Amino acid sequence: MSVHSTQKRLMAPDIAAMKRRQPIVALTAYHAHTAAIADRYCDFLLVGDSLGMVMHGYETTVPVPLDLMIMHGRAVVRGARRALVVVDMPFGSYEESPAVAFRNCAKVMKETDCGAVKIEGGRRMAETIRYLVDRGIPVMSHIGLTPQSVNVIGGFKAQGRQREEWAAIEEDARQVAESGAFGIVLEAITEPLAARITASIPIPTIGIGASLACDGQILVMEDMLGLSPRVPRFVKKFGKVGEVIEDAIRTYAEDVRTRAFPTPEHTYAMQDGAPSKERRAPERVGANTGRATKKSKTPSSKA
Ligand SMILES: Nc1nc(=O)c2c([nH]1)NC[C@@H]1CN(c3ccc(C(=O)N[C@@H](CCC(=O)O)C(=O)O)cc3)CN21
Ligand SMILES: CC(C)C(=O)C(=O)O
Ligand SMILES: [Mg+2]
Repeated sequence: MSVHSTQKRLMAPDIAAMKRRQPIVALTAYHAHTAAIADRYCDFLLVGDSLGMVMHGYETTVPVPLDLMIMHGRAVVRGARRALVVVDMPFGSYEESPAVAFRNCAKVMKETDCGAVKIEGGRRMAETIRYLVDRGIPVMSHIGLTPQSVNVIGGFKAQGRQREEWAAIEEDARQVAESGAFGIVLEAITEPLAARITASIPIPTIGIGASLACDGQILVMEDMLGLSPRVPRFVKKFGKVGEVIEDAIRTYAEDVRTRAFPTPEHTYAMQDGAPSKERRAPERVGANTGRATKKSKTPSSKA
């Protein structure tokens, strides 16, 4: 443990060791301030490539560039101090060969200081996972619905809803675990399949739309906050952040239009304390300290 902090940052093996001991709590995070809040409650934070859709308005995760993952990855690592930060490798940055994957994953780890990366794909990525782990890169796997393959699948569709599909997905899980992945995201699969996989592999399963049978859960933060306008069916909204934001912005707009904002409290005074002749509200003159006030508890006047 560092002499400078009382709490050590979790590492990939700490997450792996939580299997069957305690449920693993995870959320996506894309920026520093939300990462700092989620850090107090989550075991790991995923800088998901879903940020391309949520933050940048892309229709899928396919166009997300590596540099964007690095920018947001840095922000989340700066914001979080206890949680493991896992960065999603974007489409096109790791599939070509183990060597290309290593080069790009190493770049992400060096430039963000994250603790692990995540790559989509089961059996087809087994060799790459082994190659990365052998060279010092902790890898989280992601199987079931793999959104980077949306153009092959034909939509964001749940997987394993037919019994015949199970064997292939179970084999994906077995091989990525065998290859040294420290955890595995199961996305949009049915409960019996998630239960079979969770019981049969030694690494934790993190479900998103994959039932209670998993060792942990993850959601896209904006979805569970109630900020995303449209969400997948597996999302539970734990907040109404969209409404909170809209209320604040509506009130701000009203206050600007009615000239209720800014008040002297939100305005710089002259250093000599000389009162301004023009717009000073009479009841605030006596309260002038000659300094700008940093912060107000009331965000706006009541309409
Ligand atoms: N904001 C957000 N949240 C997510 O969970 C998320 C993203 N974005 N972007 C990347 C992927 C896409 N995800 C999704 C999106 C939709 C469904 C979904 O519920 N699909 C429906 C109908 C799909 C269809 O048939 O076209 C389903 O019943 O499976 C699942 C996962 C999950 N990921
Ligand atoms: C939803 C999680 C698992 C993800 O891959 C993402 O946010 O990109
Ligand atoms: Mg992703």
